[in-house]
Amino acid sequence: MGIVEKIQQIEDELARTQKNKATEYHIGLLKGKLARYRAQLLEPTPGGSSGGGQGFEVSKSGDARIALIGFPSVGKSSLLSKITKTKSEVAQYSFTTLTSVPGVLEYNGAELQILDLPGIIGGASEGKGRGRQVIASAKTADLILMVLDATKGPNQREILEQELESVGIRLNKTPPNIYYKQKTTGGIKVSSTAPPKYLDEKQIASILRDYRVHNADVLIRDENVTVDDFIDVLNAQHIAYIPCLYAYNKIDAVSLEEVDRLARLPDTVVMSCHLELGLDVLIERIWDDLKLLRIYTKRKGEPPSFDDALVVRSNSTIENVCDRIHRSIKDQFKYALVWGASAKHNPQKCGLSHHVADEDVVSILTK
Ligand SMILES: Nc1nc2c(ncn2[C@@H]2O[C@H](COP(=O)(O)OP(=O)(O)OP(=O)(O)O)[C@@H](O)[C@H]2O)c(=O)[nH]1
Ligand SMILES: [K+]
Ligand SMILES: [Mg+2]
Repeated sequence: MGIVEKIQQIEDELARTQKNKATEYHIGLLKGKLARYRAQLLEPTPGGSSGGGQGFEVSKSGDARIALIGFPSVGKSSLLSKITKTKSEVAQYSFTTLTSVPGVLEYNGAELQILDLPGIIGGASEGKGRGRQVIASAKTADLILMVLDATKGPNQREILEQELESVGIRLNKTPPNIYYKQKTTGGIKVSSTAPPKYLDEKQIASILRDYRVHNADVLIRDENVTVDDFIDVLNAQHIAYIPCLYAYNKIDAVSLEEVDRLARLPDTVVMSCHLELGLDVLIERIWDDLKLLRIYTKRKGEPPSFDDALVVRSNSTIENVCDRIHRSIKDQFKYALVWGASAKHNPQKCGLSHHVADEDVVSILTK
């Protein structure tokens, strides 16, 4: 039996099994197996890549990558053509776009790579259409922009969320607060800061047995973690936590009441590529969700370079800023002077580990 069949079998069994106290452990075990097989399905096969396909993978460039994910003909290519200089073919028929088409959006001094992708449908993760390649691209994104058709019902969104979920993409979620370490001796040790409400030691032990792990430390730091969270931690190298922004296109074709309803959904923007409505707000939201930081550098005795920001990721330190300026500057680093939101006083004298904030001004002093 191939992996796809095994996955199908477990999914069928999960669907058949009633959820109650007596089946809880069995369901947890099935979910654990399912995650393992799905991870195998995504492993590159020898002699070929799992997602790639000829000419499909586009190298990452710029400060962040945004993947356009959606059903066919929702307007992904229309959007790319509106917000970047790249033209991607637009047409009424489905599957117009057959490969990934990158465009660049310059915003706040940053270069954002926007990846137009073929449309996907239910079953994409199991290889329907270009599904596997599209999903592999989505997994490399810093932000997923899920493009939806406002004239269609909520189904598309649910189907896409499930497809992404099944390949280990977690949308708008932070990693579960579970410490897990495999060991060579000592058996399974489970501890928690507060007793978990939806998970117990017996269940953890049985899943670990199924994963052939006999020695490990597990520390649960959040009482709300579920068995799915624990399985994610076990499969951590296959799980990607990616922010997602939902963009409903074609609002020119629905009622004002419907536009208003959609606009109130969480993590959602509404737009019309045809009428060029909502595109500015969309771009602002993309920027906010990426949580990129603009750093202005300043040479001694000169004003800061306000028209030429260095763009770094959230949680960056002075060390990351140094790396962006020049590979070798760290070796001569003495200290940094920082003005702005991250500084306790202006300027603050800081070391390499100081965390910078958006629009800080930084002076690097070298030996
Ligand atoms: N009414 C309306 N139609 C739109 C809008 N944006 C795009 N369309 C139309 O929707 C159709 C599909 O647009 P595309 O940009 O090709 O959609 P896509 O998502 O890239 O499609 P695939 O590449 O086939 O997956 C075209 O006929 C567009 O003219 C919009 O804002 N309003
Ligand atoms: K199309
Ligand atoms: Mg397209």
